[in-house]
Amino acid sequence: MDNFDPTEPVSSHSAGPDTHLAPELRTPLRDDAFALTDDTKIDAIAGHFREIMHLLGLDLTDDSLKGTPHRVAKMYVQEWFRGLNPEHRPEIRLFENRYSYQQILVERDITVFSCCEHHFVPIIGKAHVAYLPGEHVVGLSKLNRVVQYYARRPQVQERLTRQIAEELKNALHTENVAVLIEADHLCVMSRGVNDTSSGTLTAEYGGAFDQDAQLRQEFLRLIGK
Ligand SMILES: Nc1nc2c(ncn2[C@@H]2O[C@H](COP(=O)(O)OP(=O)(O)OP(=O)(O)O)[C@@H](O)[C@H]2O)c(=O)[nH]1
Ligand SMILES: [Zn+2]
Repeated sequence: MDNFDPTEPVSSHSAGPDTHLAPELRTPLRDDAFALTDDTKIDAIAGHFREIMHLLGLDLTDDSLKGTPHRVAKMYVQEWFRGLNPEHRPEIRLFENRYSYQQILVERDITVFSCCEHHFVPIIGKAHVAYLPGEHVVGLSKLNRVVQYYARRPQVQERLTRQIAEELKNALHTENVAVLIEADHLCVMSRGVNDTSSGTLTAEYGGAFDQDAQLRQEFLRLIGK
């Protein structure tokens, strides 16, 4: 990359949602996904959710229920699915690695709160991410922010894992990135098979983490696996 300045933040939403990711890693979104304002979306979603509650037989004049359609719509747009909006993509600024730290850096136990795209119920867990610093290092909180941005969407855990890894590889200009997610899926726990003891682990190992079994072992040891 000729004009690459590693201290400049990665531009957040110049090219539309997820176009910075390989096509198979993009969350499936309509081209006009951002034609409506958030307020318009909240009003429309509230109207549809009111209809769902009505069809379930609930009395929407009840004091406790009447605000629920708006509360749910606001929660979807502003909280649960805020990662669908590329305006919320975190800017990642790198710093010079002045201390020549060359060993593995692990950010472990990052809270994952996501939503199963098949049933629209929560996925709750932890992400562990690691990289090998080169000439630059990243602010620690940006690792958490990248996880949160991709988690706050309708998801499957495999794609979430790969989206986080790809974003970090691009931002850090290295293939030497590892991401491991352990999560509980409410769709498995609270319905269907109703299994409250199983959990799902997914991992993506890039560069040296893929090729060097010892480094991978070190990562797993540091996250307590
Ligand atoms: N691969 C993958 N599957 C997931 C994830 N979250 C939920 N699922 C699965 O998606 C599948 C959807 O399968 P369907 O058979 O269409 O749905 P269903 O009839 O509700 O399936 P059951 O959950 O088995 O009752 C289920 O097996 C879920 O467990 C995920 O993150 N990754
Ligand atoms: Zn599900």
